[in-house]
Amino acid sequence: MRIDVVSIFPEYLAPLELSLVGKARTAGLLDLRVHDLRAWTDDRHRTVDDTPFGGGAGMVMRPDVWGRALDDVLTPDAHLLVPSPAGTPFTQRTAEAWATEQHLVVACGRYEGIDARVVEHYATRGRVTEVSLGDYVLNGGEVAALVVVEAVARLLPGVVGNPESLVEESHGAAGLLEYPVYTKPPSWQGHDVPDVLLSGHHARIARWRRDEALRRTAARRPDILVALDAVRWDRHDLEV
Ligand SMILES: COC(=O)COc1cccc(COC(=O)c2cn[nH]c2)c1
Repeated sequence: MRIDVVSIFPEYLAPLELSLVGKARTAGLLDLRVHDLRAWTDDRHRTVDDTPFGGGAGMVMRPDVWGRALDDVLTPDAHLLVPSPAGTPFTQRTAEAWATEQHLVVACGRYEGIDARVVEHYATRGRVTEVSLGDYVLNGGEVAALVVVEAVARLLPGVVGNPESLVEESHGAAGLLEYPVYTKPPSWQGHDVPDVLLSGHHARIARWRRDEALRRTAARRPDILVALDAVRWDRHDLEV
């Protein structure tokens, strides 16, 4: 998979060189390229923004500069992603879908945003998604790009050491939150590890973990329970 990120702060994406994503790159599983949007400016001051039509505070990123950048970076099968507070929510399901793509291009907006005609134009030529990482406002798309790249890259076959560990994560296949995890020592600061986990009784352990996942999801994320087809289990599981 190839991922291009275009930003006026390319150094913001430096952490992607490290650890997991860095490993995926050296293993040849991920071709990550970060670009400075100002490389496509056409003036001495390397201007990327201008005042908004219709007035209002702040500045808008110019369509012509983004157009030259995206014409260079996009390929026919690329999926253009634009992190935006006004985007569609990014979930684990989104990450799974995007992990199967050949080419992702992330356009990092700043200021009040990118001229709307950029998304409009490239939507006529390929797939474009304005994607939201949550209901809050960041100063730019770079942090969102870090999240999207990490969430997608770790799903690429061969990137995560043990693919088993991907199955039982929060928001995993079952859609529930992950059960609590423990390691040595068996007692710490007066807190003991649940006995069942020391029992070696695998069926009971699996049952306890499922119940904990259900209990946590009901307590912290009832919205997920509602979304899941609740018929998959009876209410008894929750009362155990
Ligand atoms: C067409 O899209 C745009 O113009 C995007 O423009 C901007 C402007 C400012 C900040 C951002 C970064 O995204 C978020 O803040 C964000 C994403 N998820 N939750 C918050 C993007």
